[in-house]
Amino acid sequence: MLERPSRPAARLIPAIDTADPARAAALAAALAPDCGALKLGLELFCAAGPAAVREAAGTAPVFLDLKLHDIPNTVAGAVRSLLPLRPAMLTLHAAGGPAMIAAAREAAETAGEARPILLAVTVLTSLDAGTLAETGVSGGPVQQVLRLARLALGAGADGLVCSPREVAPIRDAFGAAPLLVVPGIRPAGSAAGDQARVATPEEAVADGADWLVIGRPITGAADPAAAARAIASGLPR
Ligand SMILES: O=c1ccn([C@@H]2O[C@H](COP(=O)(O)O)[C@@H](O)[C@H]2O)c(=O)[nH]1
Repeated sequence: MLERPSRPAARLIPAIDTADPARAAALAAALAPDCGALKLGLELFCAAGPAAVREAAGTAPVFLDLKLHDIPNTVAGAVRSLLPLRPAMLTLHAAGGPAMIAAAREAAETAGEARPILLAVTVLTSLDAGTLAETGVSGGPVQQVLRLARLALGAGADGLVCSPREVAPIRDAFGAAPLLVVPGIRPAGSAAGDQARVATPEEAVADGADWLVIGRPITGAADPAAAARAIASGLPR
């Protein structure tokens, strides 16, 4: 299994969000030396499928962020289908419930020591309290993240995907054990875009984040590798 990062650059997980496999391969080659893993998500997977994952997997560990969310039997089958790609990390929605997460864990275990880290997505970082309330969830993001975190960790998830705003409350509630992978990261001065719950890389790490998922602030830069190095250079050793 991928180990917790022990140096600043290893904390970075650039999000390679593109439908173009050639661009994905170029970004992967440029960013691999300056990151802990590469995140490939729905945009690339829907456009280019497993072949694009295999290509990136040759350069760095792959975080396959497909956010699985279905009945337990279907999610378990999807996990088994993804194992030959040897992802280092896989996501599934905590809201799928404990049986779904337990089924995913059981399926992942069939890969033995090489199994992927299973990360439960709590509340998407694009949702603020108002939007969450519109979906029927009152009480705000922190309360809902903690509720889903308890459920997911109890059912067998290795870690969580949460916004930087919930890292400190999660560490207070669950301690050092859960792996925390944190999108919604914005270096000072960069645009939030569609992200609602954001903080800087330095704030997220100070609060206890393990890995930082950063997409557009890196991939939208004129020199993505230089942007990644600049972010890493601001992180504590
Ligand atoms: O709650 C979540 C879960 C996943 N993501 C993913 O992270 C990146 C963020 O990209 P930016 O360009 O830095 O906003 C993206 O791939 C999302 O799918 C997330 O943002 N929030």
